[in-house]
Amino acid sequence: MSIIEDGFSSDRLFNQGYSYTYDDVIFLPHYIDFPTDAVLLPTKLSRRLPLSIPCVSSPMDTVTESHMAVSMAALGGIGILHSNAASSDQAAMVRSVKARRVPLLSAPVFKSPEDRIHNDDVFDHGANPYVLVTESGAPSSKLLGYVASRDWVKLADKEVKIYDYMVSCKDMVLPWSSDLGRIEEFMAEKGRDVAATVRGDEVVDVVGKEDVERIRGYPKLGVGSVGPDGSWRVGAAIGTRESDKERLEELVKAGIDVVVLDSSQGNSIYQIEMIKYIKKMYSDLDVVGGNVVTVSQAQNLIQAGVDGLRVGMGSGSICTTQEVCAVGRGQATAVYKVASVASQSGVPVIADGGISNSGHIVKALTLGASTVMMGSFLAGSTEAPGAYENQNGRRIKKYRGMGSLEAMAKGSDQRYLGDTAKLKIAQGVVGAVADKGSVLKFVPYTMQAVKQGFQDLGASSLQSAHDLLRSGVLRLEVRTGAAQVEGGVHGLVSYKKKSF
Ligand SMILES: NC(=O)C1=CN([C@@H]2O[C@H](COP(=O)(O)OP(=O)(O)OC[C@H]3O[C@@H](n4cnc5c(N)ncnc54)[C@H](O)[C@@H]3O)[C@@H](O)[C@H]2O)C=CC1
Ligand SMILES: O=c1[nH]c(=O)c2[nH+]cn([C@@H]3O[C@H](COP(=O)(O)O)[C@@H](O)[C@H]3O)c2[nH]1
Ligand SMILES: [K+]
Repeated sequence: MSIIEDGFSSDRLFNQGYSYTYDDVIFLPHYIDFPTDAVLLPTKLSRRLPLSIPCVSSPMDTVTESHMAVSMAALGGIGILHSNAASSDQAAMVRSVKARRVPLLSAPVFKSPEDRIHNDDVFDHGANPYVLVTESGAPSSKLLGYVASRDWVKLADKEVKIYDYMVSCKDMVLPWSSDLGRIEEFMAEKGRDVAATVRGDEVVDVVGKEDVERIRGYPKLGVGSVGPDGSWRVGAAIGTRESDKERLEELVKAGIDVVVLDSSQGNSIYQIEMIKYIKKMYSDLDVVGGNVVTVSQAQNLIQAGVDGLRVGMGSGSICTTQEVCAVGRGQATAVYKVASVASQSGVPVIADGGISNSGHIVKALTLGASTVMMGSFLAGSTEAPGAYENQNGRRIKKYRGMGSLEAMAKGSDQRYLGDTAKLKIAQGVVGAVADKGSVLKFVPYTMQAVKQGFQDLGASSLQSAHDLLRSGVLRLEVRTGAAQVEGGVHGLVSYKKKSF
């Protein structure tokens, strides 16, 4: 029997002179000999940083602050805190992530018994259900009790001191490192519906029964990303200016696990010098360089000593770089090419930008990435910074590019106006994304969909997918415009798309 050629090998497909993105390419199914649940997704963000799911949140000021970072770590991924803030504020975000072990949406507020609560600002209009009362009103002082928003609302006289109506807190304290299960047990033992966590002399957090129930309502959390000291792992972005060295020092003191050099074009003298500086000063800290999209860009940063590479130029949903600067690359080609060279040095690749569904994640990972970094996919979640707004009857959250005029005006300004640049040109837009609920719910469902994709490919792990691709066993094709239409929902008068 003669051998019939079917599909292309990745090598052949990506060497035709086209810049392909995720939607352009499709994998041909392979052979299934294991169940979906046998697919395992543990991976690495960078050389020394393991994760149990391949998900990373973007260092953008409408995506990753402490709530997002805690939840990403609780899911087994990681969040990269943005740097569009004073270095002290970015370091405070790191400390906040490191302090808590439960993915809460509130931030503890402290008062002294002598204080009065005149209005519900301290409860953030219901978002913060409890105020903690300590002797001095600071976290590092003796815990005396708490005030619940639901009790305060019923208070006839709001002028009385907290002392007169707070609930005393005997038996409500447990160590900061207690996980949700332990906190739940503790509440049951003590017959309480509120618990506080403490670390040394510092009161860290307050957990209510409603928090426990909310989190229990989501899919069961797997193995979270915790460091050797039991705190959540977290990363932070910095730039490549002189002032970023001081920022880094603060971030390292606050306990970051990885630093990401945040630039649209990482192959620069500034970045290479910064990588060498960090490797010399902080040899225990993993450094992710980028962004890159070509083999030679990647080689330069690998040679400089990066522990991870972030791939993507102009592929992001809010990016206008390719239009403005005429440089970049289709994301599927970029991930494949960079991963081909990075894998030879054992440097993990982060596929950054352009992810809008689980299929894109399967494609990014199979093409060689170890993780995907997402902005718009996560920006509509409860954990993203900012409040929901109403836009034509839809609940939305603001989402903006870090190179948009608005974001630059807030802080990244100095990167543009610092020394030589005189005129500001935007490379991103300001927009909005739809409410998606909690990442604690939709990320696990997305990972289940990714596992189904891997099963169809006959790959039971990321490594196995990479091996199948590179050995030429896994075949691909380019989809024509018509094939892409066919691959989507088509020909219906109307439909509702609900995946879970
Ligand atoms: N992934 C992507 O496609 C893109 C991402 N972005 C995002 O926008 C933000 C800003 O990105 P960029 O503008 O690329 O930031 P950047 O800080 O890398 O570059 C800004 C300008 O400053 C210059 N510069 C950097 N370090 C310097 C130093 N030490 N001395 C003198 N000049 C120096 C750069 O060459 C560039 O002209 C980041 O958050 C980035 O992730 C922006 C555009 C595209
Ligand atoms: O050209 C750009 N102008 C910008 O203003 C900008 N801000 C962020 N980014 C990059 O986009 C990624 C997020 O993309 P997604 O929303 O598609 O996940 C992010 O992770 C970044 O790599 C930008 N790119
Ligand atoms: K784009």
